Amino acid sequence: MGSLNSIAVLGGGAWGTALAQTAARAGRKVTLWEHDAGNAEHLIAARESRFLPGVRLEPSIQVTRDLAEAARADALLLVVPAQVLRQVVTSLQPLIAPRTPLVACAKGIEHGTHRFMTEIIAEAAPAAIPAILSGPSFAADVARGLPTAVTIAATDAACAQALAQAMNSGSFRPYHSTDVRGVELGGATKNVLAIAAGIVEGRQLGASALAAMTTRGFVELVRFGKAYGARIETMHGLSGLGDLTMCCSTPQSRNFSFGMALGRGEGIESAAHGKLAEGYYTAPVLLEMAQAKDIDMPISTAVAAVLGGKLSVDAAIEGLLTRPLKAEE
Ligand SMILES: NC(=O)C1=CN([C@@H]2O[C@H](COP(=O)(O)OP(=O)(O)OC[C@H]3O[C@@H](n4cnc5c(N)ncnc54)[C@H](OP(=O)(O)O)[C@@H]3O)[C@@H](O)[C@H]2O)C=CC1
Ligand SMILES: O=C(CO)COP(=O)(O)O
Repeated sequence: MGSLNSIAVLGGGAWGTALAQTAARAGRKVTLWEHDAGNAEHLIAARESRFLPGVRLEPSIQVTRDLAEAARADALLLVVPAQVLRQVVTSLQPLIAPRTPLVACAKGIEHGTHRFMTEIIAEAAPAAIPAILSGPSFAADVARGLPTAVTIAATDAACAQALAQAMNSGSFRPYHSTDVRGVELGGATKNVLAIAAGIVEGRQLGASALAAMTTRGFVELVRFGKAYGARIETMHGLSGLGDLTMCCSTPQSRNFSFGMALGRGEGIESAAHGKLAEGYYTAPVLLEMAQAKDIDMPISTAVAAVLGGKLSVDAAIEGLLTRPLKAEE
């Protein structure tokens, strides 16, 4: 695959804006597509996303609401919530050239179908090359140009390398991989586990409990990953362990912060404070997929039960602590 000179970013939210900044700093010609008229207007007039206040768009970034214009780029980053990815790719599909890399940047699994992000791309845009970008990377940090490393995976190794090259700037370092499933599965799972870690923090259960939750959470991520085809080294890498430890340790993570609010006793309806906490949407799907393959995931199961209103936070904690003792594995 040749060099990817132009990049379109679909979604002018926090992460889309940060990735547009990154691509522009990496020297690419960048188009930022935003579907919402109000946010697009704000991006054009104030050169700022309402999801990332205080971050001024790089002057070279072109903002558009015309999907056909964005579709002309050499590669497209899809930075919308996981549950609307199919809708966006379906609209995009007739507009792109064959073998255009479409890079999912959302972290989730589709409700109902149990599809991972690149599976949605493969189904909705069969002529495209599906890829995934994931890893420990807060939009606010990346937008400010703070050092960050992520993984970009595509089954086509040359495509993964070309994408990594295209997005590489002084402070943004993408590794490349062909383990698409491992990379997308880590990001989706860690969001659910970060909610559990946030609950521990919000309930003031202490640093020991937080370390236990994060470590046993990682065991669940690995069990899930092994059952669904991820490579072990990927789960130990940036998109697995890296993102999990980051999001289980700071309220900068919206999932952790959502869990913290639940741990403090806030209601499920208001605990996200209007922000996107993907783990809320992933938890029930993760549980269904774990049950389908008989994978033991007690923390994720407890999170899904709390979010589904089936278990109180205290009952969930007690349930986890009183499970029969077992060998560590
Ligand atoms: N923020 C972060 O630090 C990181 C986020 N991610 C992942 O990136 C994904 C997006 O997150 P983030 O950017 O933070 O979320 P935001 O809530 O900040 O932005 C979401 C964007 O998607 C747009 N959108 C919503 N629905 C649609 C739709 N139907 N069609 C087109 N666009 C739509 C929103 O527009 P509007 O609401 O105006 O309609 C908004 O521009 C998530 O899966 C998240 O897990 C990954 C790594 C880091
Ligand atoms: O995925 C992220 C960082 O890697 C962002 O995490 P939150 O969505 O929890 O804020």
